[in-house]
Amino acid sequence: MTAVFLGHSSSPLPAEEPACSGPQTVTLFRHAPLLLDCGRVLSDVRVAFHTYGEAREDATLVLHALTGDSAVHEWWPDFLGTGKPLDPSNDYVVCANVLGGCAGTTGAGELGGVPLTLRDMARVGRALLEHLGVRQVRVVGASMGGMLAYAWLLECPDLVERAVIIGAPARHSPWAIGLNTAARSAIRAAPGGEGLKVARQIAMLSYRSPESFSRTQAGERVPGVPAVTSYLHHQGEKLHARFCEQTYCALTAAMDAFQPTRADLNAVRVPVLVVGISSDVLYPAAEVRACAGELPRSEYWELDSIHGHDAFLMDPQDLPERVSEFLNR
Ligand SMILES: CC(=O)SCCNC(=O)CCNC(=O)[C@H](O)C(C)(C)COP(=O)(O)OP(=O)(O)OC[C@H]1O[C@@H](n2cnc3c(N)ncnc32)[C@H](O)[C@@H]1OP(=O)(O)O
Ligand SMILES: N[C@@H](CCO)C(=O)O
Repeated sequence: MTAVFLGHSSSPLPAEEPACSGPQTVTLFRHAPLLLDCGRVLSDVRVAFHTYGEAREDATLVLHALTGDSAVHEWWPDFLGTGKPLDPSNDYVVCANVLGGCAGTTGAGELGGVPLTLRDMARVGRALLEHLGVRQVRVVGASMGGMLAYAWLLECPDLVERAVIIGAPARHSPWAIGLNTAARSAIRAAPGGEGLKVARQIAMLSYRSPESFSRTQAGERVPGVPAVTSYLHHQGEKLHARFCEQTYCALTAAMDAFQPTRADLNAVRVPVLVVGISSDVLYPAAEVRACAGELPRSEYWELDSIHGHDAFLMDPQDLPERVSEFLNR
């Protein structure tokens, strides 16, 4: 595998954060192609990524959620910074937009409907780490990023030293697949944007909780329209403005298809911190905890929040301290 740098722009991070750069873009698999799980081969895979801190051979790899991207400083400020779990002053932090994404990496729209897997995404991540000279990683992922962390544990056991998996099961339940099926049906029924907006509305209902909406979306903002209705419309518009429907279908299908066995998880040899979220209706805490129990060296901790699945972004409370403690052992 050889790589070519395409670009590099300076970071919008605060000046006090050392050596942060991104987004950078590199083309990987120029000579030896990537073999996908579906049997197709891909050459010249573009990967967009951010790095934080001085380059070194051991790093912390952050894996983003479904609609996330590589700009960790934008979406996880509670976790990135001096004294936080991802601390660029004494760690090398790397995050890449996933294969099939729509934030700089070769996207689903360019791949013409080729089915992707989470393990394919991990193989692209491995190639990026090789390019950066990284030989060992601590992996931290939430939501889709947490499922991708499971894929890393299975696909790259030689690279992963320990992992943090937040708000994610090892495999999708019928409930989670059902929600994604409805979202993809909406996209296929109304391609061009309207379906994606409905998909986001469905998803937002699974990312929050009844109590969260009772607290934040009671009453009306617009006369005659329930607040939650205008909220869901607004969230649909926001996603439509920044995301791509082919990516939505490809990534949700990859999550749905990821079904590692208990034996697969039993073979994982490294320590893993698994975090459930008490009010998560998408991935109920009990389900997340049961998956953790299939890992021989896991420990489970629960974030007690009313805000549902998105609490890892909106209401992390003492989760950053917990993750720091685990990563620095
Ligand atoms: C590990 C990872 O990779 S996670 C990936 C991170 N993901 C991202 O960064 C992208 C996805 N982003 C998100 O999911 C969200 O930004 C979150 C979860 C971080 C927070 O969601 P937000 O939309 O910022 O917050 P919230 O749900 O409170 O909604 C606020 C917005 O809704 C609007 N709003 C709130 N209530 C209403 C209402 N009743 N009617 C209309 N609009 C409303 C607000 O005015 C605000 O609008 P704005 O964003 O245009 O300013
Ligand atoms: N709200 C996050 C979490 C979804 O898993 C996102 O949109 O990516």
